Amino acid sequence: MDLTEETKNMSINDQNLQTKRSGYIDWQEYFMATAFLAAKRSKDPSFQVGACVVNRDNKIVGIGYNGMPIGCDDDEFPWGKNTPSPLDSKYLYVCHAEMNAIVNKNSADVKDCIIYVGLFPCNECAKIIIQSGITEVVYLSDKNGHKPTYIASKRMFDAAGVKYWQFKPKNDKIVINFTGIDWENMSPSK
Ligand SMILES: Nc1ccn([C@H]2C[C@H](O)[C@@H](COP(=O)(O)O)O2)c(=O)n1
Ligand SMILES: [Zn+2]
Repeated sequence: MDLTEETKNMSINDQNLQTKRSGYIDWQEYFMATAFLAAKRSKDPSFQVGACVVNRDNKIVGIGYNGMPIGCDDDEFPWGKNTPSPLDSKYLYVCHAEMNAIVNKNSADVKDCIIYVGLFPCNECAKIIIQSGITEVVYLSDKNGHKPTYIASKRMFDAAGVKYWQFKPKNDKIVINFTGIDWENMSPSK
């Protein structure tokens, strides 16, 4: 039996398994989706942000989301915004996603890394990003772009030579379905 004959006798399913799968997510979607997944850990009732730091070999070296510092109980510390005293609002306490992703790094440093983040970094995170050696920022939303805090971030990034650009997703949604794979009937690896 020659090769073409053999191919004819293969099921369509087996034939499909001879070539690379299509429909996989690309690196940028993968890293931004990782940032979005991390955001799901946030306890902030009004805004959940995630960040993912990646090196030039496409290895993830840090992940973070906005949350209270270690030891500051997120049931005890405030989550409000417009409180009479600033001491009773979240702003003086919460660590931003970018800061957490950088300090959570699992590599020696984050020099020349890229940070993927849901929301454009504030001025405080911009300083941390610059000082850590990160050279590229990929963000999804710049909803606060008109505010001085974010204008200051861009001014610092421009001066420090940190590149930033907006991620335009190819997919509106990437669904994770824990029960969506039929493990029993998946083709065994040959
Ligand atoms: N790039 C950013 C921007 C904001 N965050 C965090 C900080 C707060 O938890 C929240 C913003 O609160 P809002 O004033 O929108 O209620 O998002 C961050 O982690 N990274
Ligand atoms: Zn920030």
